[in-house]
Amino acid sequence: MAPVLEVRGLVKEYPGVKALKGVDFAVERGEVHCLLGPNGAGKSTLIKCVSGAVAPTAGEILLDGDPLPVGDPSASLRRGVATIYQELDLVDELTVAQSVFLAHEPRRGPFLDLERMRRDAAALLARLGHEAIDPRTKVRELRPAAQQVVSIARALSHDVRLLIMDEPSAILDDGEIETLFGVVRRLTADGVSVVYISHRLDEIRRIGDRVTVLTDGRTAATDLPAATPTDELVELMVGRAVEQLYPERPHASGEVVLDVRGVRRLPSVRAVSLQVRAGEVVGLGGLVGSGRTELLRLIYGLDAPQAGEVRVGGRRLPPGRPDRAIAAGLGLAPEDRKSQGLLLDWSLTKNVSLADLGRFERGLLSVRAERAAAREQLQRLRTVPADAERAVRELSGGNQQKVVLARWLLRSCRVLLLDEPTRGVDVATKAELYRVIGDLAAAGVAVLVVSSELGELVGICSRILVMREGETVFEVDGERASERELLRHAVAPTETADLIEEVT
Ligand SMILES: Nc1ncnc2c1ncn2[C@@H]1O[C@H](COP(=O)(O)OP(=O)(O)OP(=O)(O)O)[C@@H](O)[C@H]1O
Repeated sequence: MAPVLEVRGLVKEYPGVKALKGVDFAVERGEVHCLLGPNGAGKSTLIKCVSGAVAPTAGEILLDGDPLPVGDPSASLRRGVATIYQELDLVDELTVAQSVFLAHEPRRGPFLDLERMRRDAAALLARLGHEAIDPRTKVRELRPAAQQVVSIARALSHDVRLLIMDEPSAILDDGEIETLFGVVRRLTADGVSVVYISHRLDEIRRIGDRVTVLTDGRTAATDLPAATPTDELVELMVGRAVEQLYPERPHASGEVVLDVRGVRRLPSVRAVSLQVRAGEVVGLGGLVGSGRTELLRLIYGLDAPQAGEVRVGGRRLPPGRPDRAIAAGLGLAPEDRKSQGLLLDWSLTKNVSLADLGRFERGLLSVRAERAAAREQLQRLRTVPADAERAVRELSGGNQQKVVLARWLLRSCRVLLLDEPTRGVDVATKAELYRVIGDLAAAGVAVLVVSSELGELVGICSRILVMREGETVFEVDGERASERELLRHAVAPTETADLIEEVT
């Protein structure tokens, strides 16, 4: 039997960049085929070619043995290829039913058949095991994980044969990932094939059947079993072994630099007090929606607290004043980097030096100094393009994130707030980033890091706090922490213990 999808010799050139240099791979019916590769390897470009979002320069894409029209998204969708991107393209104000049938609403005569739309949406959600999602709810009222289920239901409304998921777990916490895997298993049991992109190797082992590794626009290996040892996959990806993922754990030595006292802003943050010492890396674990990002925003002054105060070096920061927070030595690398962090049409170097323009404006050889310093940081994080004057828009997602991080690492902060710093970042870069965080701590910076990857918190933190429903509910020394215990505190006591069983 022909594979569902077959890609042969696929090439994609952008002006000045060969994103794909000849990719081959095939996906069988009902399998979860994982695509792995370092940042900038060409994974997104490959799936954009298959979904019709971009037209390849050369090569063939066959679906069930027949060529797929290129650069024609509606033709790909008609043939049963649907894509779930990491940034879900749902409209907040529409209901679930409207979202599922957007642009192909069932009609009775000239009128929308609302009743059928709701019924069919409910049936699709039930097929995914999510009958609890009400088709009449507005999308904005749903948690990201439920929104993702709605996106998948929308794909199914098109009679999908091949579902492509681009880093679907990046916006989810550990519990929600289990939900996603449940949906994927149901789909494959129905004969749907799934192409699954992720940088999280543990996930690939749990959900994948086979793996294709891309590096530098080419297939480095294909049809590997998902059980291939991590070391082997990493070596295929980065061309060398990453010997030590986590550096030596930093130990706090200095005085308290960041002092958060009874900070509240309802409904997300109820009452949080915490301290971070110079040289310490403190982790903030918890489920998506537990208030971690909102807490960082309060500390940084993006929002003003209703009660409580934030002190840096003993001095109280005026609430709601990020300019004063920056002046006091705070830096924040936000979670949603696309909208909060980057000027997409500016060059890499300009984006990196953005946080510290004052420093360069004062100097004489400003442009040269700016470029040299920015380039050094970018190289440290293995940001691929050699040409640091390229516009950030042209970078892969992971490389864009590194630009934001490089910006904050360049600036001499006293307190660095990092929100999901390794999301979408490949494993070799993760190791590098952990080392940079460790070096900063060793130099006396106080680091507060939010991450949904509990394993990474256990790996790099001096101390870990767990937040649940707007409060810190648990604290543990990094050396004694375990993922299982952190997760147990992160989920509400009423939630099932089964979840923890499954996840750990
Ligand atoms: N619109 C574009 N214009 C120019 N170059 C581009 C464009 N889109 C992607 N590229 C380049 O193509 C290459 C592959 O990028 P792609 O986004 O496919 O990588 P990826 O494997 O998905 O990376 P990541 O893991 O970071 O998401 C990169 O060098 C990137 O800079």
